Amino acid sequence: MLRVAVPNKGALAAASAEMLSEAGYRKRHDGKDLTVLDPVNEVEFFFLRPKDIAIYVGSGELDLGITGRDLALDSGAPVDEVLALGFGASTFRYAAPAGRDWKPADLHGKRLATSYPRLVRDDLARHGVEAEVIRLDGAVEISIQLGVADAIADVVESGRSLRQHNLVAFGEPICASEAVLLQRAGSDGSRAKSQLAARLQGVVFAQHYMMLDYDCPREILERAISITPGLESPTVAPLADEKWVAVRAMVPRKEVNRIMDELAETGAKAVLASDIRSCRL
Ligand SMILES: Nc1ncnc2c1ncn2[C@@H]1O[C@H](COP(=O)(O)OP(=O)(O)OP(=O)(O)O)[C@@H](O)[C@H]1O
Ligand SMILES: O=P(O)(O)OC[C@H]1O[C@H](OP(=O)(O)OP(=O)(O)O)[C@H](O)[C@@H]1O
Ligand SMILES: [Mg+2]
Repeated sequence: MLRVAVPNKGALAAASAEMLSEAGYRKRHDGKDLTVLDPVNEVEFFFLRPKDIAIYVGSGELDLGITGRDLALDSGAPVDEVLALGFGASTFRYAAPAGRDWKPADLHGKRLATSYPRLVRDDLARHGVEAEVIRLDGAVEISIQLGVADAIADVVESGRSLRQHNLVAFGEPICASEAVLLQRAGSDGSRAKSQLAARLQGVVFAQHYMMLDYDCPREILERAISITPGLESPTVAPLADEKWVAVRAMVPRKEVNRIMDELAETGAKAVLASDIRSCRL
C-alpha cells in the first residue's frame, strides 16, 4: 500500500485535494479525518500539517507527500522533488519598512522575524550577513510595528499583506515556491509511486492545455495544421462533404483565444474549445 501525505489545512489543502480527486483518488468526507484508505488504488492518504510533510517523507515513514517547496527546504528534511504541481505559487522574500532602499547587506546586526528560520539562516549565510532570526508562527508582517523585529522574511503572493503594513520587498527572492510532490532523497521509483506521479502529471498537463475541434475546407488544411500542430500531429477526419475535414488538436490554454481567432480568419468553421480533465502523454 502506497502511503501519501497531503496538506490537511492552509493555502495548499483545497487544491491538493482537488488535484488528487481529479486524478481518480478517493476524497476525505470529513475535513477532520487524518487518514483516508483508497483500497481500489492501493493508497493510504495521511492529512498532515504542510510544514510537517517533508519530515515524514524524508524519514521514509511515508512514500510521497504534497507540500510547498519553501516548506520542504525550511524543514531541512532529505527529500527530492518528483513533480511540480502548478498551484500554490508564491515567492519567499525579505521585506522592511518602505521609504528606504534596503539591500540584504543592510540586515547585518538587525532582528529578522520569519516562520521559515532555516530557509532564512541559510540565505543569510550565503550573503555573509549576521542577523538575529526571530521565529514566529504567522502574522509576521505586524512584528515590526509591534517592535520585535526590524525586518521580516515571508511568503509573498499578491503583495497585499506587505502593502497593508507599509513594507517593501527587497533583494532577490529567497525561493520561488509552488506545491510539489516529494519523495525521500535517493529513494527509487516503485511502480505505485510512478503511477501516482503520472496521474498527477496528467492533471497538471491537462490544466495547461485545451482540446480544439474545428471544421476546415481542405484547401486551407495545411495552413490550419501549422496553426494547430498538436502534440504529435492533429487528427484529421473526413466529413460527409468531401470539400471539408474535421480537425482535432491540443493547444496551450493560454493561447487558445489567439489560435481560435487565427483559425476563424483562415476560414475554419465551428471552432470549439473544450477542457481536458486528465491525460497521459
Ligand atoms: N497567499 C499565501 N499565503 C500563505 N501561503 C501561501 C500562499 N500562497 C501560496 N502559499 C504556499 O502555501 C504554503 C504555506 O501553507 P500553510 O498551510 O503552511 O500556510 P497558511 O495557509 O498560511 O496556513 P497557516 O495559517 O497554518 O499558517 C507555502 O508553501 C506557501 O508558499
Ligand atoms: O502576498 P499576499 O497575497 O498578501 O499573501 C501572503 C501572505 O499570506 C500569508 O499569510 P496568512 O494569511 O496565511 O497568515 P499567516 O501569516 O498567519 O500564516 C503569508 O504568510 C503572507 O502573510
Ligand atoms: Mg500562513
